[in-house]
Amino acid sequence: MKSIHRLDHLREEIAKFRAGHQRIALVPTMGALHEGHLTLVRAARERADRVAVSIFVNPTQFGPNEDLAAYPRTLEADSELLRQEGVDLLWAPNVPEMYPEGFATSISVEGVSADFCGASRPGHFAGVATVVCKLFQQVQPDIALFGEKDWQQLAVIRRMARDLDLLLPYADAIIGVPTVREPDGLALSSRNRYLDTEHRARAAVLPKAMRSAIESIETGGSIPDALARLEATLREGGFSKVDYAALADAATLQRVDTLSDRPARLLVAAHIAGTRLIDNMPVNAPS
Ligand SMILES: Nc1ncnc2c1ncn2[C@@H]1O[C@H](COP(=O)(O)OP(=O)(O)OP(=O)(O)O)[C@@H](O)[C@H]1O
Ligand SMILES: CC(C)(CO)[C@@H](O)C(=O)[O-]
Ligand code: BAL
Repeated sequence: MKSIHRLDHLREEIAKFRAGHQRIALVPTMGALHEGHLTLVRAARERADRVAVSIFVNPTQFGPNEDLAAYPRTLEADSELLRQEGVDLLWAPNVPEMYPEGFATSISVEGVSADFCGASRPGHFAGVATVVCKLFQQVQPDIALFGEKDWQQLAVIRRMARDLDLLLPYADAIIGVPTVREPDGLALSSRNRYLDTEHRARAAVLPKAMRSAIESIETGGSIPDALARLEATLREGGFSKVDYAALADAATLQRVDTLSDRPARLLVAAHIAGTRLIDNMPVNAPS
């Protein structure tokens, strides 16, 4: 595996892949890799000749009071994991390489970014869209893989790719990979490592309460009642703040208060012991 930290070196490697007519997959990450990331890598390997993984803790997607400084940085261990997975190229730029002096561009994806994490983390999706667009320009992949754990992020990236004609045909090129979970149901996330043993155990109430809300909604129960119970269960289970617990159209991310034949998603973001966790699951209309 080649570990690359400079854009001119990246260009040389990508040119070699292109000269061999090799299909390139990109898996963008912020590092602190876990089995969720490795699942994306394996899905990439099945679909491409060359797999590139980027590791970049992108400062522009963190708010001023968020965890940019504390975010785990474990490049050596990450490189070893990627080497074992047979990754071809690790792109790990530093901040000045990504954001040279005078950097002044931002991509704003309207609509799909507005609510949920867009509302509770102002500026977050502009930071994500801008850095992902740059990563696409730099690596020039044929396909890119993202986790469904970050459902709204996936929708934002799909919208951006379609609007800016990135990675054509965008509908097949942006691949969403189902969320990988711990045995107790908690979605794997780099931020889970902030939790001590007690709060880590308590955090499993999140997927459990979501499943129970979904069961109630899918069997015809009231949606507002199910969402209110979900929030109350999270608070009783040790979550201090719920940014949102809502039902939305899975593609447009518009809130819905009734189910239709369009796919719907239950989306939650909530804080436990100072750590913000997100999760989402599909919801089917009652049959
Ligand atoms: N449990 C998971 N299952 C599937 N994909 C995942 C999972 N966790 C993260 N990913 C995906 O991995 C990619 C990189 O995510 P990132 O590096 O931010 O990791 P993370 O674990 O989501 O960290 P964070 O705690 O910052 O949310 C994203 O596309 C993300 O959706
Ligand atoms: C897509 C991404 C790598 C952009 O920084 C990040 O938001 C993430 O890890 O999900
Ligand atoms: N996985 C999304 C990156 C973030 O929370 O900033």
